Amino acid sequence: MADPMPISLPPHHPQCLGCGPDNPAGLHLDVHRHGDTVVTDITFDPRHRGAPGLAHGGAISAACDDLFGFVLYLVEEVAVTRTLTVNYLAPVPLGQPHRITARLQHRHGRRLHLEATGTGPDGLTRFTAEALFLTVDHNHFAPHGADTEVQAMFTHHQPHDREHHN
Ligand SMILES: CCCCCCCCCCCCCC(=O)SCCNC(=O)CCNC(=O)[C@H](O)C(C)(C)COP(=O)(O)OP(=O)(O)OC[C@H]1O[C@@H](n2cnc3c(N)ncnc32)[C@H](O)[C@@H]1OP(=O)(O)O
Repeated sequence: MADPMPISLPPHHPQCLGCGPDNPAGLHLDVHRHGDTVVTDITFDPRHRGAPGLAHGGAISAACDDLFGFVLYLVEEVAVTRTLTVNYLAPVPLGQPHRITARLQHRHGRRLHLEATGTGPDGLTRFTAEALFLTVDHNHFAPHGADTEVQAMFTHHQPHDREHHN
């Protein structure tokens, strides 16, 4: 079957570290939905340097964490990272595009189990990641941000009004 047409997904908000276009220190991820996966192509540059010539593990981790945040558009619920594990399988050179693909592996009540793979232009998988996100409601964010920002966030995500079952 032909690949589904990619659909562009909006950033979480303009200043988001992972995807916000207005964050000067951000990764500026551009994310598309491909069927039940979300995909971004990222080229780490000298701002993301760890060892000379190589991407910092924290930058790779941040990219995976933020990409997992785009799976929430598919789940249509708001959730936050509880655990994140990155498996660094091979060094990631700066200046080479890497494709990260993420998906929901399975769900159990509030628990969203997510997985991601990062592959280089040579086809080598250099990192994988697994995360547990827990769904939250607006009370999670309300004390920490401007009311309008929180409202906009929920309008965009249109979380289902649902009970949390474990
Ligand atoms: C921002 C703009 C867009 C907005 C969209 C969204 C963000 C997108 C942005 C994306 C950016 C990237 C993303 C980011 O950067 S998100 C930012 C980084 N993450 C955070 O700041 C989260 C901080 N943590 C918390 O606030 C709380 O701990 C949360 C809310 C997560 C849970 O506290 P809460 O008190 O609510 O829950 P609970 O502790 O009772 O646990 C609930 C259930 O879960 C089970 N459990 C717990 N741990 C584990 C485990 N390890 N394995 C298996 N199960 C586990 C636990 O036993 C329990 O089960 P049960 O006993 O009920 O059966």
